[in-house]
Amino acid sequence: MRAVVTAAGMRAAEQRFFDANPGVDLMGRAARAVARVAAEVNTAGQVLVVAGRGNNGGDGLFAAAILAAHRRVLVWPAFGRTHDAGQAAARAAGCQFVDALGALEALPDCGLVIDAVAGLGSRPGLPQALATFAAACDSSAIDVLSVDLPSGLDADSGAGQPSFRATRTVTFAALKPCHVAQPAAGRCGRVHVVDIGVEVAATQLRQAEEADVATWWPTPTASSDKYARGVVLFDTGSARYQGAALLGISGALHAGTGMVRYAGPVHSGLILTRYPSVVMGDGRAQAAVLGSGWGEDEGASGRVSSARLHAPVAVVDADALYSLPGRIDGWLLTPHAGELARLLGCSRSHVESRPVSCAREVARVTGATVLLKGATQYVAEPGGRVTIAVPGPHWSAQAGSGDVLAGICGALLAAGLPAWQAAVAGSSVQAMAAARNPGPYPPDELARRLPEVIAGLVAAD
Ligand SMILES: NC(=O)C1=CN([C@@H]2O[C@H](COP(=O)(O)OP(=O)(O)OC[C@H]3O[C@@H](n4cnc5c(N)ncnc54)[C@H](O)[C@@H]3O)[C@@H](O)[C@H]2O)[C@@H](O)CC1
Ligand SMILES: [K+]
Repeated sequence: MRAVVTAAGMRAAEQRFFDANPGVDLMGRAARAVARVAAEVNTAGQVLVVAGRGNNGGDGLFAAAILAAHRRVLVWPAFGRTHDAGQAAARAAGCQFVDALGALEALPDCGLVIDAVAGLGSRPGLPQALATFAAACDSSAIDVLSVDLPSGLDADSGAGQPSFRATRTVTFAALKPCHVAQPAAGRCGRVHVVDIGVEVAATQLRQAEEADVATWWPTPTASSDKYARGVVLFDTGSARYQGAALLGISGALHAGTGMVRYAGPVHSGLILTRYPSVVMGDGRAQAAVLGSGWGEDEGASGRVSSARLHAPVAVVDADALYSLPGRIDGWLLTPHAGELARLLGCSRSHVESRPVSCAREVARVTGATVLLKGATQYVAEPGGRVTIAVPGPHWSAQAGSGDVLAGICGALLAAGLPAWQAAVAGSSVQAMAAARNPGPYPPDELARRLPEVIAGLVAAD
């Protein structure tokens, strides 16, 4: 699990560090890390460092001084004035200083650009000369190494256009929200988190890693039977959306559930032709999956009440989200941004600009865990902790992915995982299946690839 720290949290951690270790040269540590990664990306070519006025510029200038010992380094102080000590070090090391025009002209001869315009202090967007330069970097496909974060992005919200697009980012102590939340995360390239000795406090925002999913994944033992592995009761699908039932069941079976019961309206012939192990009708289960493919079903609250008679917890998806029966501790809600907006009575764009706080709010009010689906998948617990799932490629943004995901989460909930782990592991494993099978595979096909991914995960654990 990797901590994700806000700009304010990082500044507070830095202050604690300086209070305890006065006089330690943190900027020197940061600069050495930048120079080390720069040498990994490009071993010998000419480097161009774009330096801003603040400490981010300072990191870039000291890194420039280190790199200048072995190669030609150009420095563009983008605002004329820059970090004084850093500038002196870069000059003493023989860096050549250029202006905006000189930087653009030198670009074709460079092997690497270091973006040290702004980091924690970055405001959204770039002034014209920098925007032109960042666009030139994009179109020439040159490697860009951003110090702390791509300048022009806001560290916390990830907002910001235009901004640099990095192939690598070197950040310090911990990830910041812009490194993990799409679309900003897509502008960071590969992110290196470097230990510079600053300890961050425990955070309420984290990002899960594959190793976490491997640790949590429920694997059968010699004493496991179908009931111990978990029984999932599905009431999904409708006459109009029959496929939703098949997709959810596919997710649960390929995630390794012990047994599936199906109590929805889709004809048994259709279900059993595809999945002959399904037991038709209701009965006792450890978890239910509700709502996928219901459409605007008049009987939604009746269907939710009926499932409660058979299963202590449920995954609530799609239209069932609007028929929640009061507080539902231990349950899992799986809305996308539009559905969460309807639950909160706000606009979709409001949710998209504040995904963490919106997901937290619904979790707090309902007592359930909320998996907010989208390009970044947030899992908010009623106590306020938010975990971001392992990210995946964008191929899986298609109809039916959510139905499969509800089924995977149902299997994990039935196996006894707490709702937040079921949500993080379920959405992560689906992303991992998409990452290991790049291309436009439909959601049912990706569901069939889950067993390989899970086998690899548990073997590696
Ligand atoms: N906080 C920490 O623990 C550490 C911070 N360090 C560095 O210090 C940085 C923070 O330094 P500062 O607080 O001085 O802030 P920054 O240097 O990140 O940004 C402030 C400066 O950038 C300008 N600026 C902001 N947004 C801009 C934009 N979009 N386009 C152009 N210019 C923009 C501002 O006018 C200001 O001059 C970190 O990002 C990191 O690189 C490191 O040296 C070591 C440790
Ligand atoms: K930067």
